[in-house]
Amino acid sequence: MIKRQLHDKVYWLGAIDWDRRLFDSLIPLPDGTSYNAYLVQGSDKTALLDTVDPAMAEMFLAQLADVPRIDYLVCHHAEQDHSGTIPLVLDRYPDAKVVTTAKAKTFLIDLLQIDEQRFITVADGDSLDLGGATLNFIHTPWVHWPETMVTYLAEAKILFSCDFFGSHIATSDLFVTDQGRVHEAAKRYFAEIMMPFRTVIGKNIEKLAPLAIEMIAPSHGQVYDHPEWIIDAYRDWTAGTPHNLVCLPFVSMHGSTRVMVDHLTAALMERQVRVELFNLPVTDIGKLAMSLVDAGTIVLGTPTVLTGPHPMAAYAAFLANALKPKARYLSIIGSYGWGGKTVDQLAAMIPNLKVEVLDPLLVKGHPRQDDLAQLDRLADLIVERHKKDEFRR
Ligand SMILES: Cc1cc2nc3c(=O)[nH]c(=O)nc-3n(C[C@H](O)[C@H](O)[C@H](O)COP(=O)(O)O)c2cc1C
Repeated sequence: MIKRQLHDKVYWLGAIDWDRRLFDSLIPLPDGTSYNAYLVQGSDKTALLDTVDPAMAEMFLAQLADVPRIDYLVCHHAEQDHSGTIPLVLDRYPDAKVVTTAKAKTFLIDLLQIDEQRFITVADGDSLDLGGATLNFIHTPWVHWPETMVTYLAEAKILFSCDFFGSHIATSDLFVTDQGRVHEAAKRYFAEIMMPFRTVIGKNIEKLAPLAIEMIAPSHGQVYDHPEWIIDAYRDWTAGTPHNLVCLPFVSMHGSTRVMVDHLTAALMERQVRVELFNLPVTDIGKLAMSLVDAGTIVLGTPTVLTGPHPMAAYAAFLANALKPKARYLSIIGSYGWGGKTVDQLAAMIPNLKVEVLDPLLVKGHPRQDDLAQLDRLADLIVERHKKDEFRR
C-alpha cells in the first residue's frame, strides 16, 4: 500500500481491511472497512493524524518507511481501531508527541499504557502551526466517545473528522465515487455507532457550521471531496422528522406470530404506510438499526417463551433501547400458549424510548378473525398518529 496524496502536503495512509466482517464483536461489516490515517507535512513540522487497527500495524509502519520525522501524532479518538498502533509509532519516532484532548490522554494511558511524558494536551480551539499548515483542534465530545475531537486544516479547508461522517467500506477509491453506496454505508455507521448520541452530535454539527469545509477526511471509508450532502444527511438523521415508516422486528417459532406480522404489514401497506420487516433469527442487525434511524413507529413481534419474550425479541428491544431512535410510537404483537409476562417484560426493557405504547396484542395460539380485525385497528391507529405528527414519506 502506498501513500496517496489528498492535497498539497496532505497524504492518506492507512489500511484497507477487505476481509473484516465484524466490528466490536457485534456489528456486521458487509463491505469490510478501512482505517485512515493522514500525514500533514508543514515546512517546519510533520504531523501524523491517527493510526490504524493493531492488526494492520505492519502495513502501516511500512508506509512510514520514507517519513524520517514525525513531530506530532494527533489522536482524535482513543478507540483502538485508530489509536492501537500509536505505541509502535512512538517507538519508531522517539521525539514524537501525542497531541490529544485531556480526556483522551487518560484513556490512552489506561488502554495502551502510553508514557505520560509523551503527551501534549490541547484545549478546544487550540491550534498548532506546522509551517504553512495550521491544525485547528475542535472538541466534539460524544462522537461517539466522551473524548472525541476533530482537526481542521485551515489552509486546505480539510476537516479530519475521525469517526464523525465515517463509513465502513473497503474500496480502492480514495474519494467518494458512488454516492448512493456511501450514503447507505454512512447511514449504517450512523445507526450503529452514532444514533445514541444524536442530540449532542447535532450540536457538534452546528459547532462546525462556521468552517469553510471543502473536504471531509474521516478515519473509516472514503474521503468526501463534495461534503455538503453528508453534512445534510447527518442533520436529517440526527434531527429530521421521523418517516411514515413502521420498523417491524419479529420472531416466530411455529408461525402464529408470523401470521400476525404479515397481516399487519398488509394492513399498513393498504393504508399507505411503509413497513420494514426484520425476521430476527436471520436479520442483519445493521439493516435493523438503519430502519430505526427513520421509523416513526416500532412494532415488535414475539411469541411467549418461558414466560417472557423470545430471547431474539428481547435482544431487539435491548438494541432499540440502547440506540435511542427517534420513533414516537411502539406496539407489541405476538402469540402465547398459556400465559406469561411478555408485554410487561418488554416494556420494562425500553426506558430510553420516549414512545407512546399503542394497544399491544398477544393472542392465544393461532390468530383468529377477531384478532386480525384488532390488527386492522392497530394499523388505523398508526395511520392516525403518523398523520397527526406529519411524518414524512
Ligand atoms: C420453548 C418454548 C417455551 C414456551 N414458553 C411459553 C410460556 O412460558 N408461556 C406461554 O404462554 N407459552 C409458551 N410457549 C408457547 C408459545 O408461546 C406458543 O406456542 C405460541 O403460539 C408460539 O408462537 P409462534 O407460532 O409465533 O412461534 C412456549 C413455546 C416454546 C416452544
